Amino acid sequence: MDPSDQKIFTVIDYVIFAVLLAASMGIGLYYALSGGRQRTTQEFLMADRSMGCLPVSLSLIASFQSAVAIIGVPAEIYTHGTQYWFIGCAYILGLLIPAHIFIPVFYRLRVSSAYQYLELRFSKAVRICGTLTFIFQMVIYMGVCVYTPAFALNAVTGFELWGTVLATGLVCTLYTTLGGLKAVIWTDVFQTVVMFAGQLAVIVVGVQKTGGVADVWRKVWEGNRISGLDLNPDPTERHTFWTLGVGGVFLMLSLYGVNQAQVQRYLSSRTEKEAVRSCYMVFPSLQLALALSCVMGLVMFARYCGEDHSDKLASSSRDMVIYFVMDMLHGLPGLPGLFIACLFSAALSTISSAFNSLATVTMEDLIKPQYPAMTEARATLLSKVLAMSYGLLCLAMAYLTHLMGDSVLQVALKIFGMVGGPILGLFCLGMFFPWANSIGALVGLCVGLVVAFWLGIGSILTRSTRPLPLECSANVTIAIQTAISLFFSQPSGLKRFYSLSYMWYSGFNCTTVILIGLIISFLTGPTKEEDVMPGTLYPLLGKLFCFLPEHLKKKLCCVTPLGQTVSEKIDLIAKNLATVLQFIVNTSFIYTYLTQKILKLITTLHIHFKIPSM
Ligand SMILES: CC(C)(CO)[C@@H](O)C(=O)NCCC(=O)O
Ligand code: NA
Repeated sequence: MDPSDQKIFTVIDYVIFAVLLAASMGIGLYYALSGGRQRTTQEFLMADRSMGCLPVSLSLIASFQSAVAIIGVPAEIYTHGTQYWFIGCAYILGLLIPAHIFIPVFYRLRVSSAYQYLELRFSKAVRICGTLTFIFQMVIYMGVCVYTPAFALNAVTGFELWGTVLATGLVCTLYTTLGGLKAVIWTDVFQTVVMFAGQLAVIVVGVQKTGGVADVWRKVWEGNRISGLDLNPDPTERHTFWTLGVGGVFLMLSLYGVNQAQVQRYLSSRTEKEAVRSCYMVFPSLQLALALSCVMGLVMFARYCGEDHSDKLASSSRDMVIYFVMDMLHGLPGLPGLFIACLFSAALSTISSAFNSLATVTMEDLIKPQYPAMTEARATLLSKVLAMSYGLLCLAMAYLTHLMGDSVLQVALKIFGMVGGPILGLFCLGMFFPWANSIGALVGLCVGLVVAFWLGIGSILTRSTRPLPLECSANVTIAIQTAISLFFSQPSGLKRFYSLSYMWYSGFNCTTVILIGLIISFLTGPTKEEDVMPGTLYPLLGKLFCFLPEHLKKKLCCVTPLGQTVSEKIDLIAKNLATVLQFIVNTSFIYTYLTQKILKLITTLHIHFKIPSM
């Protein structure tokens, strides 16, 4: 039964993988040759600001759902039970807040990049620091995204490692460079569907091979894999309701509220309403994505509970997921290929968003302000060159991820919370606190990043006992390592600080930036509300303290609304309520329908396969 003993991949599997790459290329070519043929930066970077809500919402999911999540979530559920599933609670506020606070502010300012906001609100220096921080974060993230699936697949099945990395990296670079944001969004739509199909195939076949839904349920129940709500308030507990449901909101805000990849999609929408609607539509699909990966982990547990697989090729729980998938799907021609297509769809859709958003911020925030007289044709050409360069840089980053070894994957994911949190803090400081000035923002961001890295590196060094796998110049490495460990091996107080759950990173780092930013702003002379550019503030404090008397409210907090009259506001609230209701009805309908279909399919398959084998 060991999938490594036999040929898992048939010609048809390779064909399916090739079709995925070819179809993505085709979409890129189509948008290179149709419409305005990508001759303006408005089209190349902003999709002509003409997108509808359906493609935008699917693209929003695809941006931050990479193979890291497709492999990582089932592994997490397999080893630690379903507690992680409660992150679904964070999706509610994590999407409502972007829809009703961040989208209106960005959309009405008609910015092209989220960082343009920082210059309007603070100063050019804050904008550049924000941009550089974002570039740092995304460049590391894209290397991990392209390397992870190739590495895991190679470890278990021997699927060519560097060939896959090169093929995905180059194909993605090509269609992103040729077709611009329109191609990125429409390939995301296609790739999201493939992603769901691949996971569904594993679940359906897995349930069938494990003995049916009832059997799976009995095994995971007896194996204690169904976790109840853990209300332990300890912030060092990795996954509890608080870390996932509250800390997760900050993670979601840093991804769906202020990350350029997502902000760019909101801004590419036809209207503001369409952008808000697409954000709402992320909710059911993201829940579905989470449910699929969690159920996959449960089926995997039902399959292997009690069995010892440490002798097999699967050395880590991540490899175990791939092992499980191949164990389920081999002998069913086409399905292993579908799962590989699923993994690489997840990776492609994430790195294409990274290339395009990186090209946008580099162009809009770093180059255009220096050369305001640049012609449109030249700016577009330069944007394409930038998208391509980031694509090639991604390959280099994949190689760097490889050099640093397996444990660095975890490090890279932590950097996500370590860098995303301070950026979120910077935007919150600007939008919600009228007194914040640009010195406060700069110092806040720097202190926030330093504390974030101190915490992140401290936690990695105090937790992992394995030395860093660097072979060259061993003496120097050991000396540096000893010095670092001496610096970080402090008594229990700091140890406790280092063991803060990684789910709190975004929230903690965001709060540091806001607090330091406010303290410095008050020390250096707070900004007066009337000096702040109109439209850059959101009256959060005014709304939170709505019970205070009017004059106190005016004095304490910004209460200027985003240029709306009362009747317009009531109108908007009513419309939003209608949209919410509509989506709740639609979603429950779709869920019921899908559940029925899936159960029916499973039952049919079950009868179909079970009878002959008895
Ligand atoms: C965005 C969430 C938290 C949504 O569940 C998840 O997809 C995630 O942690 N994504 C980041 C890791 C990745 O998939 O690349
Ligand atoms: Na993705």
